[in-house]
Amino acid sequence: MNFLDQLHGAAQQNRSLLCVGLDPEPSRFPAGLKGDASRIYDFCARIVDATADLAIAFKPQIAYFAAHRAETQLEHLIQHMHRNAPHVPVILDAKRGDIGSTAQQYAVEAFERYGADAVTLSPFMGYDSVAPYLKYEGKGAFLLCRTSNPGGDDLQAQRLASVDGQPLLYEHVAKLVQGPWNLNGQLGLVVGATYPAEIERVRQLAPTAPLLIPGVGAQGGDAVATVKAGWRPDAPIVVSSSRAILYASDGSDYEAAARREAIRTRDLLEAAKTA
Ligand SMILES: O=C(O)c1cc(=O)[nH]c(=O)n1[C@@H]1O[C@H](COP(=O)(O)O)[C@@H](O)[C@H]1O
Repeated sequence: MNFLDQLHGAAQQNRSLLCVGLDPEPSRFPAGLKGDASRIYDFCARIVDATADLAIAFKPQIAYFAAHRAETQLEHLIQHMHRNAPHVPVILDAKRGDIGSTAQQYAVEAFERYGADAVTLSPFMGYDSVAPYLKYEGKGAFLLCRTSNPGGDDLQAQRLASVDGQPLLYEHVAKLVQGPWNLNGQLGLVVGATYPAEIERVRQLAPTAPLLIPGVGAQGGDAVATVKAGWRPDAPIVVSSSRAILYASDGSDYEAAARREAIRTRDLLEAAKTA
């Protein structure tokens, strides 16, 4: 099954557009685990189990593991996801971008070492930096387009005088992903929930591309506006929240609190489809 089929299957089975982001910070763990980087796997695996019937995808952020020398825990966590939630695809948030020969190594890391179903990438270095990932049949890749942070505008909103119609840089990325770069049919775009107008613009330019949309929850993005701007019955969106779910409680009830917050967000997103 390719990545888009996996997304479609999880969306149907879990009736969900919600992606659960795994950004583990040991300093924010509940008592008993707090400050202990050797317990990253334990903390995250419990969140996975508490939300496996609620998520369209899981998105571990690689820096939160690598910073604590916890790459082996990340390998085990992704194995745990595939074992305990085989219907939920795993997007490795790595935001890689490098020349082809190095990108080839990053692709091995994402898809062979970690066994991810999809990866986030920066398009800044151009098509040859993306191509090695597309050789992995059925694997997905989301290219940064209009990111959720305020500084995203610094480059992404620059006008490209040399391109037909003089689009903004992020608009050009959207067109490339909808068209010439999408060789394996598994490319998507990252657009921040903090910028619904830009989500709508990206959806116009890339009517069928899957959109990974972080920024609801801790960053304050508008979940309802996000769905209205980006969701179409034939074009998936994957709306990601990390801290608001992971740290819904800092007590021993953290799994139950994470589940409650995931249900709340999942239901909000589902209701917005028909609002
Ligand atoms: O690619 C991403 O996932 C991403 C893109 C973007 O534009 N903004 C963004 O916040 N992210 C990631 O999404 C997660 C957001 O976390 P929360 O703000 O805690 O929900 C972090 O892991 C970010 O690295």
